Amino acid sequence: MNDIYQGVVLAGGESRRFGSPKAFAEIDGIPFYQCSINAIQPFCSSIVIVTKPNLQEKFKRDRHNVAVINDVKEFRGQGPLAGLYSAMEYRASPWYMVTPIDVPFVEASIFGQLIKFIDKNIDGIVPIVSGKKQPLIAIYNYSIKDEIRHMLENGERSVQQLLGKFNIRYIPMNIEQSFININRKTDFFQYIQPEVSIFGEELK
Ligand SMILES: Nc1nc2c(ncn2[C@@H]2O[C@H](COP(=O)(O)OP(=O)(O)OP(=O)(O)O)[C@@H](O)[C@H]2O)c(=O)[nH]1
Repeated sequence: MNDIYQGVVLAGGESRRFGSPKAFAEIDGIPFYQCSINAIQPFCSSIVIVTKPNLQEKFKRDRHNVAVINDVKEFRGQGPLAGLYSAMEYRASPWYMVTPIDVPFVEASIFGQLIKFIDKNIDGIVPIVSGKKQPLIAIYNYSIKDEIRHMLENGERSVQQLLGKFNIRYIPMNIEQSFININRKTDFFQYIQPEVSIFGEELK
């Protein structure tokens, strides 16, 4: 565990495509948000779940080092960048270890790989999986905070756009399974409960 990493669990999304708050969907009885916490817990002495007011009370507060906050008022609900910015406002730290709540197969080993590339000359470390950047499972330096604010003030929410402005180290990884993203109920039934049909009936 290291004090240079602030853990950030992005949990303030709308889950429109899923139809109910994704953070509380479960895999083997474990809520998705807990899978995210588990992946960063080995590295972070402080973790913050950044969510929205109607969900805040629903996260279990059974660990002293996990806080639950809302997005800062001025950028509330303005996407993952608003969540990251709010975590940076919550606590200043050299690095932010970020994960969303809809990647239930995410593993600590991903972050174990990423931290090997920490360097004072870079602003972020982002995995590339099957040619696709994964900017929400990544590590960012505090140096990007002012630019996030500037972007949000101008109504710009694109994480990809943010990456283009900084010195980001991209790390190819070939563990697709760990990055599976659950956006829809059909994803849930495909990856989490393949034995259940999309009509919710057990397949014998
Ligand atoms: N704190 C915070 N997190 C967010 C916000 N928007 C999205 N997230 C998180 O960012 C991650 C990716 O979110 P998406 O899947 O793109 O969006 P979503 O709103 O959760 O889902 P859809 O409504 O179906 O697009 C998830 O962990 C979300 O909870 C926000 O405004 N604030």
